[in-house]
Amino acid sequence: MTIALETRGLKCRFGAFVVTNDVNLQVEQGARHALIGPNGAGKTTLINLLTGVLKPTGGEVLLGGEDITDLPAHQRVKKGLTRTFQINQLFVDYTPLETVALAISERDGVGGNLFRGIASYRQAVDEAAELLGRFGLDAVMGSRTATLPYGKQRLLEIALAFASKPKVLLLDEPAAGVPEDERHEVLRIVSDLPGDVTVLLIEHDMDLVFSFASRITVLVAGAVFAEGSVADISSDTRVKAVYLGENA
Ligand SMILES: Nc1ncnc2c1ncn2[C@@H]1O[C@H](COP(=O)(O)OP(=O)(O)OP(=O)(O)O)[C@@H](O)[C@H]1O
Repeated sequence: MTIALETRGLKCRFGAFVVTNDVNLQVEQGARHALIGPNGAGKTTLINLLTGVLKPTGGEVLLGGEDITDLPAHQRVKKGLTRTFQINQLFVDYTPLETVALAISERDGVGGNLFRGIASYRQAVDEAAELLGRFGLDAVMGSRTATLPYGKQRLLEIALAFASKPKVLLLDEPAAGVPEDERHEVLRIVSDLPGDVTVLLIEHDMDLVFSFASRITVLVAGAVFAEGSVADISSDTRVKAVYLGENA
């Protein structure tokens, strides 16, 4: 089994408040791994530690076996660790095709030279069109992003993250705010990404998690509370109690 992303004894404290408590996480290469837990469990903090937005108080983060704990966020992206955000960060006046083609040009570093730039931009447009097809956005790739249904906007954000050719994709509630009838489509498209791309998903909606994940880690009060397959976690009475407690 190859581990794509790992934490060893990861800790994060804000003053005296321990938000990440000795977390040992292993995400297998190609996994569809979900990170769940009640409000305030420390899921977003963990993602921030993985991406380099926050510095841990202790422990290590490894990407493909390489220690990246001290690397800044942009260098982690270059090494193949990419995230999407809970908050919509799209340029709404651009079309999806323009948005993704620009991201591809930027990735390939062809913005500077005009003549090289024109030929490369055409290539980038072709690649963008193909990529948008994979995300079910072919029919709307020429429309202003602002006019797209919200579910399609979220898919565009994931397509943008995917344009950076990630090895590991971190998705922070990609279906948040998406109407019920579009939520499953978002996760199905993510699930169908190539098998060599590893996906770590934070999600509140249990139905979505259970239909998406091959592996689930439950975080409670900053620590790993349970980990296992969908069958393990969905039948775990301790996990049920944590969620019932939250909803009570
Ligand atoms: N910069 C900070 N300073 C102090 N406390 C913080 C900071 N960031 C987060 N916290 C606290 O750490 C805890 C974990 O927050 P975090 O956002 O990681 O949880 P979460 O599991 O993502 O929650 P949610 O599901 O509600 O988004 C919360 O109690 C939060 O108030």
